[in-house]
Amino acid sequence: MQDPKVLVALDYADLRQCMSFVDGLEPSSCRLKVGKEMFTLFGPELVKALHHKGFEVFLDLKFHDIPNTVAKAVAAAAELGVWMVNVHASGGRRMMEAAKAALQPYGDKRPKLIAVTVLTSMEQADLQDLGIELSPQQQVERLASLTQQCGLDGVVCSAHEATALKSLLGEDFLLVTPGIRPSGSEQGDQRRIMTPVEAIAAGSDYLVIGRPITQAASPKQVLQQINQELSE
Ligand SMILES: O=C(O)c1cc(=O)[nH]c(=O)n1[C@@H]1O[C@H](COP(=O)(O)O)[C@@H](O)[C@H]1O
Repeated sequence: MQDPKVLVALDYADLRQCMSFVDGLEPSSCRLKVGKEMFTLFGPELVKALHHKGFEVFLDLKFHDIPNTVAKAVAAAAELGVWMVNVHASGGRRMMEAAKAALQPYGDKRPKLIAVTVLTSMEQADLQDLGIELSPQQQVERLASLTQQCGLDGVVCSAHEATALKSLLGEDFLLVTPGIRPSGSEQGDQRRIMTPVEAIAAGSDYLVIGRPITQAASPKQVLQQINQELSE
């Protein structure tokens, strides 16, 4: 596969379990996402080990801090050689512009830089708690437009917002969508969910999928099935 669509979320507390899971996968069938739990437990060495096995890595640390700190963190991710890194769009314009500028020196080798809009675990009531009176869709559109103005490559959003975002922001603006649930799998804590095929049809460029693959009795088979469905 040239450009695998599935980004497998490696949310494991146990390194050996994680590595035996990874050893069952082909780098051509997916990319791997390292998030806060695993990076806090195992750090950059984990990312290097995954690179060593031939996988491209999405470093999902959702940076959200003052511009200088985020710029340094994003540059550190570039030094590590990751394929994609993210920040929170709600960190604002100056923070995102600083992150983008920090990647300039890396030229073609720079990671893709994307911003989280509204987390897929959140719904209208959660936004209201934060004093935001917009619907999730409106808030996503607002943050995604800001992200594009700051020159980033795309956003993390729910597949439910993908069609509207593609028409608002254009085909080239990347949409990375978690909250993906193959039919029959458990929703868990996710709120705004879609199946892989529906998500790609709606305009998602990459699908973040964790538990439906990592907790499956046969993860490789689930991944193959998803890739098969996407290629039909
Ligand atoms: O940035 C993310 O990847 C992310 C953003 C978001 O809005 N929602 C979301 O679920 N994620 C991540 O996507 C993964 C989803 O995992 P599952 O719910 O197990 O498929 C987790 O690692 C989350 O941290």
